[in-house]
Amino acid sequence: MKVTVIGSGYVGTTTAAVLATLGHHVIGADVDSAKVKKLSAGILPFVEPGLDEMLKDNILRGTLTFSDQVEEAIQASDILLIAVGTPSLDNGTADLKYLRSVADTIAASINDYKVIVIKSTVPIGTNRWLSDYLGEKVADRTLFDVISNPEFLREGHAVYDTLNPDRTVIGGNSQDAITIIKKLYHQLNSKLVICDWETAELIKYASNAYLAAKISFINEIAQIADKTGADILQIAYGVGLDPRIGTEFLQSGIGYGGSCFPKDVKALISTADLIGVETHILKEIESVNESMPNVYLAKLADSLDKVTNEPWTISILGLTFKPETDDQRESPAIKIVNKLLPACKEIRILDPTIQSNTKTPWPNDSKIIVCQTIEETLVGADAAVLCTTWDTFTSIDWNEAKAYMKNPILLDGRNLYEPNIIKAAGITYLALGRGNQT
Ligand SMILES: NC(=O)c1ccc[n+]([C@@H]2O[C@H](COP(=O)([O-])OP(=O)(O)OC[C@H]3O[C@@H](n4cnc5c(N)ncnc54)[C@H](O)[C@@H]3O)[C@@H](O)[C@H]2O)c1
Ligand SMILES: O=c1ccn([C@@H]2O[C@H](COP(=O)(O)OP(=O)(O)O[C@H]3O[C@H](CO)[C@@H](O)[C@H](O)[C@H]3O)[C@@H](O)[C@H]2O)c(=O)[nH]1
Repeated sequence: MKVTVIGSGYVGTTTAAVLATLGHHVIGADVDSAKVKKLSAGILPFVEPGLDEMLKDNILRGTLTFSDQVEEAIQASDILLIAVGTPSLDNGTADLKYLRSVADTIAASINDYKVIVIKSTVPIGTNRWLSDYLGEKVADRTLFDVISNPEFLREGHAVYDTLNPDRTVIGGNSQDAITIIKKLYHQLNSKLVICDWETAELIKYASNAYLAAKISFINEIAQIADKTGADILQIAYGVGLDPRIGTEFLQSGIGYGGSCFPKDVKALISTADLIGVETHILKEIESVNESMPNVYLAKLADSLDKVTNEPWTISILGLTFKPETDDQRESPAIKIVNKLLPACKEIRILDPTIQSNTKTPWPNDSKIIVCQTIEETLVGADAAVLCTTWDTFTSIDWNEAKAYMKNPILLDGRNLYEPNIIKAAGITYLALGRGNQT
């Protein structure tokens, strides 16, 4: 089938490469010409394991091309998958300006029948809006159908998730268009949920909100564990063994980040506000998450106040919102650095995806030192803060690493380390809810 994927970000590029691998003829269309140039040369402009090989293979086979001529790319295909960003506006609602712009481009260029699929995460009512909007703009209403097909991939596992989806949600009001999209994905063998637009849209938001709820829930329990000497890792394991609960998404820590959970929980709250539904749980998911950096930093400040009166030097291990991605959007590590900056002389950052200050949110701040080795990162540190569970941090020999630090204090924001091992190395181990070990 001929498919144009509009928007070549994390979702669009992964979807385009996977569909090409499945044998479809795919064009990745994006308004960002520099990005298109890189992608056309087989260079991935972001980090996503396994995707670069898949990209190169399909470009060489001739099944995948990229273009910044979005109108031409629209005309060349029968199926248009929209995967542009839907970031948060200041009031928490989703900003649909990129989607509106795509709608105008489609209206201006549509030449024959297209199934127009919204893959981006969009507020309830958006697919209906797109259908109505194009209905007004396109002279022949029979030239298109709109389908909601939300995406559930995780960054860092995007290729695997796209090839092995738990479910494929297809929402729409045209049986013919639904059949076409079922055919597009038929090799994936995933469970199908065929529904209307609004149901598909809400399945996506409810999924993300539920996962975020699990994280905020366990983070609240971790605070209770902390004050009572209980061990949150054993609690999460013990609770999760109930198959009705499940062990996943019960890792406590400095909170969730990324381009999805924070914005999607906010957008769902906004939608509910708009339609007069009072949300209690959704608001608390957010407020617990917002509070987590402070909960951890209070522990750090207590410990540092005992050893120094000087401005601090802090080592930050990991800046991305999770490992295996270069994505820093809404990363809790960034919130932690911003909160630490006023009290610090220096913040030394190590992240495998960052080579210089220009790749951080603080390109001109002389207090921010981007390092390349663990030794360089820990030099003169009053404390180290583990924010992201990159593999490379798992294997740090803290017996050796400690020698570089001024004050051997480690705040473990993700429960990566075994407290006894860190303490045996002569380091003060700080974490939340690690029982009587901290
Ligand atoms: N990142 C994820 O893990 C993930 C997972 C599931 C769903 N989603 C959702 O998918 C959508 C895309 O997310 P992303 O992380 O891939 O975004 P992204 O910011 O990485 O990429 C969006 C791309 O769209 C392009 N674009 C903007 N306007 C355009 C236009 N008018 N025409 C063509 N291209 C245009 C941008 O240049 C950019 O390359 C969002 O709604 C997001 O919530 C993301
Ligand atoms: O037990 C856990 C699990 C995750 N996290 C944090 O939660 C955030 C999000 O993690 P994850 O869900 O793995 O990453 P995303 O790539 O943002 O994927 C989520 O958001 C996507 C965009 O909507 C969805 O498609 C995915 O299904 C959904 O998992 C990260 O900061 C993690 O550190 C925790 O703190 N504890």
